Amino acid sequence: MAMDSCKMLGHHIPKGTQILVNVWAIGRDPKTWEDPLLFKPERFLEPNTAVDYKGQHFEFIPFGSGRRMCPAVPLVSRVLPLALGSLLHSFDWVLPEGLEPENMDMAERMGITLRKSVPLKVIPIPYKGHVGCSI
Ligand code: HEM
Repeated sequence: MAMDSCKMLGHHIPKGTQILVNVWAIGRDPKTWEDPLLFKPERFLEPNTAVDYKGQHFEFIPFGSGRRMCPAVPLVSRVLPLALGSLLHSFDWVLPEGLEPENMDMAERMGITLRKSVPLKVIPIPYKGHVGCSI
């Protein structure tokens, strides 16, 4: 017998329906995350509560999950910390004249991926080391 719908979390999903998982909402669910809207990267370092990003912990799935999840996780998990670390190590990052962090426009634009409405502009200043440091 051909199936023309399936039941998921109490909802009937007709065959052929395109489903998008709202990863944004999952990652900001206050039932899972303390201060979900605060930028607190250290939350991922807490040993007993650390969630994994490789598709097994469904409260945090930046790369998706299952058979169609991002195949570049091994690449990204190596290259991204290296690239970000190099940028932070080599430059001081400042905001354009007169702009304070609390006045930045953080409005978001709708889409399949979330983007800032107003692009972030920052100025890299080559880092010359501490005064008196020869490294
Ligand atoms: C931080 C960087 C990245 C993030 C957060 C990311 C995230 C994702 C997500 C959420 C998906 C959809 C998974 C799903 O449908 O469940 C995906 C798919 C995919 N990603 Fe990435 N990705 C990243 C970088 C990359 C890179 C660098 C490559 C290639 C070199 C790549 C190649 C792909 C491909 C080919 C798919 C489609 C897989 C499929 O449909 O079977 N991704 N990625």
